[in-house]
Amino acid sequence: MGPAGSGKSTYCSALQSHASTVRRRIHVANLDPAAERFGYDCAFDISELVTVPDVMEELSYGPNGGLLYCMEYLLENLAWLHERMDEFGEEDYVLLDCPGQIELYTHVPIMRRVADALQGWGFAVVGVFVVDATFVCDVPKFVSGSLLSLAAMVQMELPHINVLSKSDLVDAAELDKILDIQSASQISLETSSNSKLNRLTRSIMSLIDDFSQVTFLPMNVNDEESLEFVLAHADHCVQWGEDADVDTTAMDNVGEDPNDEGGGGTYGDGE
Ligand SMILES: Nc1nc2c(ncn2[C@@H]2O[C@H](COP(=O)(O)OP(=O)(O)OP(=O)(O)O)[C@@H](O)[C@H]2O)c(=O)[nH]1
Ligand SMILES: [Mg+2]
Repeated sequence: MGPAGSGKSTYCSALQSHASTVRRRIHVANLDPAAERFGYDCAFDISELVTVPDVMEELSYGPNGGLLYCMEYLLENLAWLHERMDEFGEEDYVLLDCPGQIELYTHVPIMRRVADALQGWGFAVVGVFVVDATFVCDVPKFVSGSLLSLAAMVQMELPHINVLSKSDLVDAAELDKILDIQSASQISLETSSNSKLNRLTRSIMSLIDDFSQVTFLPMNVNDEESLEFVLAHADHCVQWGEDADVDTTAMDNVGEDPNDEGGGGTYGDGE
């Protein structure tokens, strides 16, 4: 989830290719009816059901109304989604690349109902909210990014993580500074001479604090360690891998067959 252009699809493709480097498989499916090209291997695509250009042409809607219509159409046809999701196995890990219209997560209950349906079908779901790091690199912007994320958190009622995309485009020291002030008590050190604005900012940050931890995980798509860090947080939220059977064959067979690479847990090497 996340605002338009924040890097949701890039997150999906980066995690899919990162997973393949650690011998793990991540499926990605597209739920954005406006998307036409994907940088990932797409397991299924909402365009099988409905697309924004078709709705715009047939119903004379604009792009935003068209997208809302498509998502409402998806809600009316959840059986399609259920059928497509049912094709995955019990251990499969799936990313759903969602549209970039922020209202879908914060104002209208459309994505909430999609998430509820997924949970009802037995899927463990984590909401990954992607925010562009270049939009949160000063205090007022950080507060507004936090509020956006908080609104999605409250509306979606899912285990939730916030990912700061495009971290490679901002100064690392600046980003660290922003990530370090995720506490209302430190805000006063960071704000300007406008005392009224300072008080407002502090109050909003206290509110965010009270809702407990709107924290952001910086993600650099070019850095495997950073991708692993984000993936580990998402895994933790869905408790992925916790029920995995640990294959101890390799340990049992130590010294018996030097060519046997043995097995690993579901995580693959080094985990
Ligand atoms: N440098 C850099 N560019 C990024 C990163 N993530 C996304 N971009 C660029 O930002 C633009 C938008 O990225 P997308 O992944 O399409 O964003 P999106 O959230 O899926 O966009 P919509 O689906 O249209 O809402 C593209 O040009 C990406 O190449 C990143 O981590 N670093
Ligand atoms: Mg996208």
